[in-house]
Amino acid sequence: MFHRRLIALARGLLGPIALGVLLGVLISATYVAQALLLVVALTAIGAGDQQRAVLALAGVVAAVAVRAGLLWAREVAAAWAGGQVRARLRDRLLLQVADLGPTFVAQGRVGATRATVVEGVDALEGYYSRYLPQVVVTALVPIVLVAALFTVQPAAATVLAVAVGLALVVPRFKDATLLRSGRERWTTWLDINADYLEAMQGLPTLRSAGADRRRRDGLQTRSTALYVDTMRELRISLLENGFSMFVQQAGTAGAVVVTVVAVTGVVPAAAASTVLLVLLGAVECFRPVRDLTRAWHAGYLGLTAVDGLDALLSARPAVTDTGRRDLPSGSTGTAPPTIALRGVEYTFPGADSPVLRDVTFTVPAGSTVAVVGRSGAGKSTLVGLLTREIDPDRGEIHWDGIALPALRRPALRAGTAVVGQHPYLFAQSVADNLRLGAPTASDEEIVAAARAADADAFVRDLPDGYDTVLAEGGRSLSGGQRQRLALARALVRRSPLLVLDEATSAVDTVSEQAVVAGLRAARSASGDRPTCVLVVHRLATALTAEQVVVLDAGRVVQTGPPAELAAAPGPFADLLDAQQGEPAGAVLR
Ligand SMILES: Nc1ncnc2c1ncn2[C@@H]1O[C@H](COP(=O)(O)OP(=O)(O)OP(=O)(O)O)[C@@H](O)[C@H]1O
Repeated sequence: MFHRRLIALARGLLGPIALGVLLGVLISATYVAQALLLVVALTAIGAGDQQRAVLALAGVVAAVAVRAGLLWAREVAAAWAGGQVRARLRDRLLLQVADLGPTFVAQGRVGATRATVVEGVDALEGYYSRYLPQVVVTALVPIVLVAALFTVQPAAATVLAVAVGLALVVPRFKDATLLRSGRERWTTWLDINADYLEAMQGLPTLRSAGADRRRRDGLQTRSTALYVDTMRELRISLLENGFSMFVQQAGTAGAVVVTVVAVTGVVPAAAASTVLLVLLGAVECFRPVRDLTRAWHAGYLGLTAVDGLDALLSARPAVTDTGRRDLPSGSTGTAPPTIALRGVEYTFPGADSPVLRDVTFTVPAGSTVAVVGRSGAGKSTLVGLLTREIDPDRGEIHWDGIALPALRRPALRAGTAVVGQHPYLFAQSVADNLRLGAPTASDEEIVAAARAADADAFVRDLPDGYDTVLAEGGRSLSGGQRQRLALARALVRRSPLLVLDEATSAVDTVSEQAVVAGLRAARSASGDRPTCVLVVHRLATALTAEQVVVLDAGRVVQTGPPAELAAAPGPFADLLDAQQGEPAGAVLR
């Protein structure tokens, strides 16, 4: 029951595993010492040597006492080792998920990733804290005992060796089948997990579509099928356990019988102590085998969970951080950059054609450029490229003349504040949410940012103002309020580059004007106006930018000052005409 990924991960966990082995061996040693001392005591009683018998029995008591301490220590050590395993693996997985980024998370199923990180790691804990140490103990102790018994009673030792071998090896024939179906079952279980989470998140939609009962019945059917399948596997595993137990009993009886036959004619006292020694030795030989049978399930669970962990750990991020340079500094901090795109082309993995082609435009330092275009034109993809969630297949994007891949990714992230259409707010106070990217921001800075994002007034109307704890995801707020808080959160960071992707789509037009005014007044940490890229649907917002870039089917079809573009026939004017009926269109003309 080994897997290359589990062995590779074990390298970082050698300490906890070695401690488990050490304690397991010491516990076995106390059992063996107890058995030997019992033989000595009983032989002494038979010979009428009371003093020797008392001493040996005192030794038995001591062995029991020491073992009690060791068993306690093993439980504590297993719990500690389990904690270490969980903490280290989860750290590693969470770092990996963070490295893979939102593109990876969006491609997979959130519920399955969650189950891998939580239950998958729990399953692995038993593998390292109980199963692996017990495998080593079982490989050591019976060999040593059989070898020792061989010097006393070779025939009995041979019977024991065969029985231990059978008890360990025969059940393994079914292991491969059990593991294969166990791993398939784990994958099904991950799917069901993802379906449950999706059903919970989409409950309002399921209800409104009248599909909630159907979805529930589907989940119930799949869960029941999984349960029935698990029970069938359990029966096979119990049969194996039964066989192992039978071999152990038969082995013990066989060893005793051959010993009795072998000592026929020997002085009765010596014969009795030999039989006793073999009997107790056999019990101790099989004890680690029994313990391994008990720990087997922990190991089995770990192995069934390994595929999900392996897939997560083997996944490669869409971009790798090869950058070595920091952002260029201004006089008092990172200055707003000039962002230049040159011949950028991007095709999504598996797609037939590029979603962006030959995209070239410049956003001068401290200016605002609005990117507009019909739905599906490639605007959000452009945001992914600017923030380096993905890299272009052709062309380059420069930050003050430095290609983005040459910049350290943490530096790029620190210098870029991004707000999307569906921002996430955490179940913390409003103030804590606003401080997310700038933990040291003062109360005044928080309030100023909220004012700039037209959020201050509604925040003050909340029950505890800025101390109001929000519902998970910010669900206690309206969509527009969530967006305004997300904007405020971005402004608090005072980043030199601000990228807003439909960040005010749910905000009403009056509030949007206030937000736009707030954005104009925003300052980066260097005291300058930040460079700003706005992806907007509502063209009234585009009018406030210094420059507009019109995207159509992944190509830049027009660029220039919005007033000029609006006045002449062309793609921007066409988009305006299309929005004529909407309030924003009315504001424009
Ligand atoms: N992860 C993805 N994998 C494959 N294709 C994708 C992916 N994301 C987006 N696309 C495709 O790329 C094209 C551009 O999508 P994008 O989200 O950039 O458009 P957009 O201009 O932002 O649209 P909207 O205004 O509706 O948000 C669309 O045709 C979309 O189907």
